[in-house]
Amino acid sequence: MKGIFITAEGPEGAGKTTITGMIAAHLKENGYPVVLTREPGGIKIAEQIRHIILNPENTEMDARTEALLYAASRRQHLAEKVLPALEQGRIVLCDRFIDSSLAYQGYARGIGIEEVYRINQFATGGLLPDLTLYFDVEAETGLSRIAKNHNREVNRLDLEAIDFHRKVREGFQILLKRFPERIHAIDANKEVEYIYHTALQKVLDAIFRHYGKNFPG
Ligand SMILES: Nc1ncnc2c1ncn2[C@@H]1O[C@H](COP(=O)(O)OP(=O)(O)OP(=O)(O)O)[C@@H](O)[C@H]1O
Ligand SMILES: Cc1cn([C@H]2C[C@H](O)[C@@H](COP(=O)(O)O)O2)c(=O)[nH]c1=O
Repeated sequence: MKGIFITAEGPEGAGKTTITGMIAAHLKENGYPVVLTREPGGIKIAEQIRHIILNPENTEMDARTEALLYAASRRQHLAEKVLPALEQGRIVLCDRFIDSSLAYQGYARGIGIEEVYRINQFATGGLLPDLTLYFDVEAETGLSRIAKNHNREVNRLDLEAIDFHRKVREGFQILLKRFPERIHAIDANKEVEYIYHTALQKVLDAIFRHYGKNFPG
């Protein structure tokens, strides 16, 4: 039985890392074989690419170079970590994936969602998540949350103008309409506990549907 691939998406500060961490902890405590990972990163080469993309000094980076670097880090992360875990039947929970490229590079940077989708098909071999949780929050709210978090390093994309971050959210909302079966929106303005329970329920439903009698818990 192949595993299930679940991704978390949304603008900066939407709460993806907080909520995926809580869900992964719950699943682990209950004996589920879960792998929590992130993009860009999750393995050595992809973390190295992350450092290049997000280094605030790399202000001259071209938009297509940025899109290609995200796609390259995605390929390596899939090949080394995600695909083997899915082959072993695990639950892979990934903080960001292809929809971030479509919203940030495709829509907000203006390359075009279809163009970025095409280069990502080369990187992923056509793999899409079984379920995507989209944490929806206004750009201003998300940015003010991360500004209060002094442990977080400020990256090159955080430093973009507010209009860029508003476009990122618009991009995600376009994707929500394009992939209504796969992407499930959650109101991320609410309290952490509410968001966690809503997201966890959706994840558990997807796990039950996916594994059926071969349920891994
Ligand atoms: N629902 C919430 N209400 C208020 N604060 C929140 C909520 N969710 C997360 N936070 C806080 O907002 C900050 C950003 O959260 P988190 O790192 O989980 O977001 P993120 O979506 O992963 O952000 P990014 O993608 O920019 O790294 C953290 O300080 C976190 O404690
Ligand atoms: C995968 C992916 C990410 N991004 C952007 C989104 C964020 O600004 C950073 C990642 O930082 P985080 O704290 O880990 O969320 O990268 C992107 O523009 N395109 C992508 O494909």
